[in-house]
Amino acid sequence: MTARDLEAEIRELQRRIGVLVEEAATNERLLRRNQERELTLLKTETLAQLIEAICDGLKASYGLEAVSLLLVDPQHEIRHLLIAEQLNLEDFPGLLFADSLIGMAPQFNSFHRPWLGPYMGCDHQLLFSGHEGLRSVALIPLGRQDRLQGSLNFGSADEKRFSRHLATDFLAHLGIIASVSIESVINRARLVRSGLTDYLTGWYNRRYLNARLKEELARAQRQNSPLACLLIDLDRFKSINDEHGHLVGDLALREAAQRVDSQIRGSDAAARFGGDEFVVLAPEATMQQAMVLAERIRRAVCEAPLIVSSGARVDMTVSIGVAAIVPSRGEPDLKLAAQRLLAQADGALYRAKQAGRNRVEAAGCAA
Ligand SMILES: Nc1nc2c(ncn2[C@@H]2O[C@H](COP(=O)(O)OP(=O)(O)OP(=O)(O)O)[C@@H](O)[C@H]2O)c(=O)[nH]1
Repeated sequence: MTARDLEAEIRELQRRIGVLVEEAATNERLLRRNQERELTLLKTETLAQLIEAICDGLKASYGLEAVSLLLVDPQHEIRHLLIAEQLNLEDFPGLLFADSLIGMAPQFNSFHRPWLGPYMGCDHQLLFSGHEGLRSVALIPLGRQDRLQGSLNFGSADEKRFSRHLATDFLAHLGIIASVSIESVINRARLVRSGLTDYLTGWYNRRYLNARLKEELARAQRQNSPLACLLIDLDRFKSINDEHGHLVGDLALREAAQRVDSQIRGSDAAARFGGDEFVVLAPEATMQQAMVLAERIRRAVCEAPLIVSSGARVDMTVSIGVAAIVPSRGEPDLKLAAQRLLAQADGALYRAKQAGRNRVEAAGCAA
């Protein structure tokens, strides 16, 4: 080999090394960016943040035309948790729910690894509704320990972006990270909610009611609208416990809660305030409207006895104190206004009890 040949070979080797170094640097950059995206998902604390990070964040950072997140939610639990977080589901068109993955796309019939391939309207339109011009898709299973909790779906206008022969390891890894993040924020949301709900009736508890009352007062103040408060107490509940036992007492509490619930609107807030005491907040209800509602509730509770499995018949009645307020714009302390509203309802409840129970009494309107 001549010296010139040797020099040419060295130059060629140097060129190849240069290409390899550049590839390694590009891979490292990509790896670092992927790690950053995955960390963003893992760091989210609420369901709302996570859904935004997935649906909007991944779409922007991967430069995709569409991203959807399909969650299996047969008991509607995730939806309830999201609503409890005050999230408006309509703000996230990419967020989809189903009782099962089957039927949502044929690829889900046997779904253990990410599926990459051409977009087909007949197969994938449920996952990307409202998106046009998609040419290729990646469907990534979400779930751990053989339990599918949903799928993360990427849609691209580039037909080569997701093709069948591409490696799927990176997407499978992203799926695992997304699954862990989803599980973690759902558990966190469950914990928060369990601190705000009553185990016996499933209703919100006093802590939640106090927070909600302040929010509703602030809203009523902004809109210059009334807010009514109904304080509902079972009559002679102690004697139900004494006569039939504590378990039947629990059943009566649950039944009474359901009968109250059947009379109120979705925008009303209801909570178990204490032992046999419930509160209903009715936004935008005047005293007159609240009295009509309270009378409906009173009748619904007493109209039929509760028949328990032993055949025993438990008659239930409630007394209700009603108060309403239109918080003035000048009202500086909504905490005080909340206390005043509850105290007025409590005063009216006391009068209902004194007057013989199974009746509704109104407090004087507060300014
Ligand atoms: N079974 C059951 N009983 C409860 C629960 N929480 C509180 N109680 C009972 O509910 C009863 C409430 O009694 P009070 O509200 O003081 O009085 P009352 O017998 O309802 O009579 P009035 O309110 O004056 O009509 C008490 O005996 C409590 O022990 C519960 O979760 N389950």
